[in-house]
Amino acid sequence: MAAAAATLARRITRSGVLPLCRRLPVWGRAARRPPGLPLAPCRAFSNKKIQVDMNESSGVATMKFKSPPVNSLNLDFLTEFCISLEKLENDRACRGIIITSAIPKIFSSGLDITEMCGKSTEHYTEFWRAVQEMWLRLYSSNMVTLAVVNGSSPAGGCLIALSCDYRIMADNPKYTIGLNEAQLGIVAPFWFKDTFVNVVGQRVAERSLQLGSLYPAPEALKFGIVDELVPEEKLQEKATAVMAQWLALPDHARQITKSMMRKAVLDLLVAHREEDIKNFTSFVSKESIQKSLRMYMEMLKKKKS
Ligand SMILES: CCCCCCCC/C=C\C/C=C/C(=O)SCCNC(=O)CCNC(=O)[C@H](O)C(C)(C)COP(=O)(O)OP(=O)(O)OC[C@H]1O[C@@H](n2cnc3c(N)ncnc32)[C@H](O)[C@@H]1OP(=O)(O)O
Repeated sequence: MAAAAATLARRITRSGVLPLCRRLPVWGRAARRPPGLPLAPCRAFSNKKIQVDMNESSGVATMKFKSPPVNSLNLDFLTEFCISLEKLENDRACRGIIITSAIPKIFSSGLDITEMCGKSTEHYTEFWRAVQEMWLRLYSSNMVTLAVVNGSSPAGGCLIALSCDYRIMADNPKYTIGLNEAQLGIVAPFWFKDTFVNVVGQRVAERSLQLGSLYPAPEALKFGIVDELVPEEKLQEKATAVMAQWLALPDHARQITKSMMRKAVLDLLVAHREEDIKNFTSFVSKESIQKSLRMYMEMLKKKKS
């Protein structure tokens, strides 16, 4: 596992572009399972920050974020996430993934702000490439991707949910979700924005992005950021039912449709990846942006006392 992580990290950081394997539609993966063979009911693999349980009889993997205190997306987390996605993408038995959190009340706090503060240009480059890689893999996945948002999910956490095919959120107004970058004095990159527009439409996206709005769960439902609210104790049951509904269709038809809907947005980042990294590194390297991020971190810490 450590060797695989090191290899992937090297590939992400050195070669520039990690080949997005199996991006094109896979024809009926489930149909390739040898008929009549008994299936092991469940397999699991776990890294430091993400636990994956694979149910082979349903072809559904559950990926649980378990990086305390708040599942923030640092370089190690993003690398593990990419490796887990790659493993599942290449596993013919896996047709769908449920992405959720093992940390109570938090889905993910978004990008780890400490990765964007006081670091070198090389570090920002490596970090941003990993953020891009995570999104490219998730947004272009052939699998059915279902976000079970069982806690707050600002910024990068919201991006993960938005990149899935369907979002179920716990029906708790204390949990918020949204792209709140503007509140930190930073700007959601164009591919965050495009992903958001594809889910909620231009008007809601424009207003929400300019205001950096974080929506309590009922409002998130109203604006279409999530598809359903479910009492927290019913999330698992609901996720299983939704996944079964999506998997009832032939894989190839769903995959080609998904690819058709998302291709333009994906292609844009692939074509402008290096430029996007340069924009990010020069943006976060500005003293004014560093100051905003430091103040935001201080505000988070003060909020506690
Ligand atoms: C011209 C165009 C150029 C384009 C350039 C593009 C630039 C764009 C760059 C980046 C896009 C950014 C995306 C992001 O995702 S930024 C991250 C945004 N996240 C947030 O705003 C969330 C902040 N956190 C919270 O609101 C809360 O922590 C919470 C609701 C998630 C959880 O609340 P609670 O349970 O009360 O926990 P605490 O607040 O006490 O937090 C615990 C602990 O964790 C630290 N922490 C929280 N979030 C983060 C984070 N995102 N990164 C790093 N650390 C975080 C918090 O400070 C506490 O630390 P402690 O005091 O040391 O315990």
